[in-house]
Amino acid sequence: MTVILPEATLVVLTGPSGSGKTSLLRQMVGLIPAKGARRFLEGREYLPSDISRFRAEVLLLSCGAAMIAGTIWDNLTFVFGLKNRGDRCFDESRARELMEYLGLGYLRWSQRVRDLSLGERHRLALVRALLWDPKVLLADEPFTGLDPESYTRAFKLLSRQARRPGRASLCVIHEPVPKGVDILFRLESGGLKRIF
Ligand SMILES: Nc1ncnc2c1ncn2[C@@H]1O[C@H](COP(=O)(O)OP(=O)(O)OP(=O)(O)O)[C@@H](O)[C@H]1O
Repeated sequence: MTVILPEATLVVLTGPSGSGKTSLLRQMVGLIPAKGARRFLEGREYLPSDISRFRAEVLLLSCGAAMIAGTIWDNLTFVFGLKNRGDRCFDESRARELMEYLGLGYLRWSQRVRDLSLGERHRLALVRALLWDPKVLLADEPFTGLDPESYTRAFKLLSRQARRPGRASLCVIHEPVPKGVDILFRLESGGLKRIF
């Protein structure tokens, strides 16, 4: 199976529960083995020995919004301190702006993430991913637990990010798929099928 994400494109992957959407995303970033898998970004091949650099540019936003123990501040900033992550810097005013836009303006940096609701955690994880600004954002059901207003806003942010030059996004969403998607794939027992 070959998955190609064209630049400045929002690609959505849908399919029945258990069809393998999450597994596919995890294989793409090498979190689960995929025999013979080859990974290319902007024409360059990333070998398994260089997987951490690949993951810095092809970021997986996991379903369930994986967070580290600690505060909101810890969760937003820790990735910027990791090795092999390029020269990105944490932008606090942009973080505040995104939090406000996603309806999280009432939260304080010092609040513990363990006290947040699932919907708040999902929005926080999206803020973190957007601050990181990866070349490719793989988002696994990023809107789970969001109310309609938050869903619309989160989808708008994700679409905007995906369509920037030099960027792209592959987003797993359960049907119905919202309007404004560039490419839609469906994964089912017969394999990966392009719907449009
Ligand atoms: N760690 C694992 N070990 C064993 N089997 C797994 C593991 N993770 C997933 N599976 C199995 O692989 C299949 C595909 O799971 P996957 O989570 O990729 O599906 P999905 O399409 O993302 O489902 P959903 O829409 O319910 O999230 C399922 O049958 C699942 O039980």
